[in-house]
Amino acid sequence: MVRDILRKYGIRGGNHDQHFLVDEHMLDRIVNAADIQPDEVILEIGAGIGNLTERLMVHAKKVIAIERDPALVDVLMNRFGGTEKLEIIHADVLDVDFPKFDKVVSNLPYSISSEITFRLLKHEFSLGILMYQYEFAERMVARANSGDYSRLSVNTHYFADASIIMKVPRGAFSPPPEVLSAVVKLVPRPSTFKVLDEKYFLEFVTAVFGQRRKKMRNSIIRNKQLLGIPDMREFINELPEEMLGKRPENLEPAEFAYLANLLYRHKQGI
Ligand SMILES: C[S@@+](CC[C@H](N)C(=O)[O-])C[C@H]1O[C@@H](n2cnc3c(N)ncnc32)[C@H](O)[C@@H]1O
Repeated sequence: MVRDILRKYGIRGGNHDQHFLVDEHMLDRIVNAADIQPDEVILEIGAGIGNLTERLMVHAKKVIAIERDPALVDVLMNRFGGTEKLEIIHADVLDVDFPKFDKVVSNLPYSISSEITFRLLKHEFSLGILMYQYEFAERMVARANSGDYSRLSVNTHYFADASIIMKVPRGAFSPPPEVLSAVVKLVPRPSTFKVLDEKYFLEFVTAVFGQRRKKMRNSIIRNKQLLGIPDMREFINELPEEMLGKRPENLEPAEFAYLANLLYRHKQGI
């Protein structure tokens, strides 16, 4: 029982995003959703006391577990030290380059979900099964014309198919977090629309969502320096009026790409 492990090692959690998943059924469902094959390397970010880790190790060739808290690293070493199937990286995940892995399965530290997710999306892997705060998960999978649609939604849609596969109640954790949680299935794939320059496209999306209440026309003009187009006031009229009249939350990901490509071509003189 996961609660017994917490008790044995005197781990209380509560601080530093430490909410341990004690619902064994949920843990099993997460591992099943990952459909781990015997030749696969799994990355786990924030391994905690190893409740998920031990289940991942049953199926995988190897698990690479990143954990920042030295007390929890000691628990992991004590429980699994010497097991060749597990590599423990004692570090802040934001300070390490991700190793090569096939799938990422994690109950993430919620306060850094955003940084981790943007980094993961640029990494090569075949599947992610990731626990997030429910509101964050909703923003990841949101479609245009909804209040949850954001820079995160467009980025996620650009890199991957994302869906919420489980809603997780507070009581599934010890100690219970203040928020509901959700497990997201992330399947990276090539973009479904053409982007001439990925960095420019992502910067464009970030810039215009920085002013999500403004119409695209105003937002683009305001960001002319960042977009590298000082003569924007003349050029803007060459962009499609129906897109300029919308707010970022009403633009489809492919429409962001269309605009970014036109702006990029002009900037590069191509
Ligand atoms: C929500 S708990 C999940 C623990 C365990 N995997 C589970 O499912 O119960 C998040 C874990 O991430 C760790 N953590 C928090 N911030 C971290 C960081 N910046 N880098 C690495 N680990 C971190 C915490 O110490 C904690 O063990």
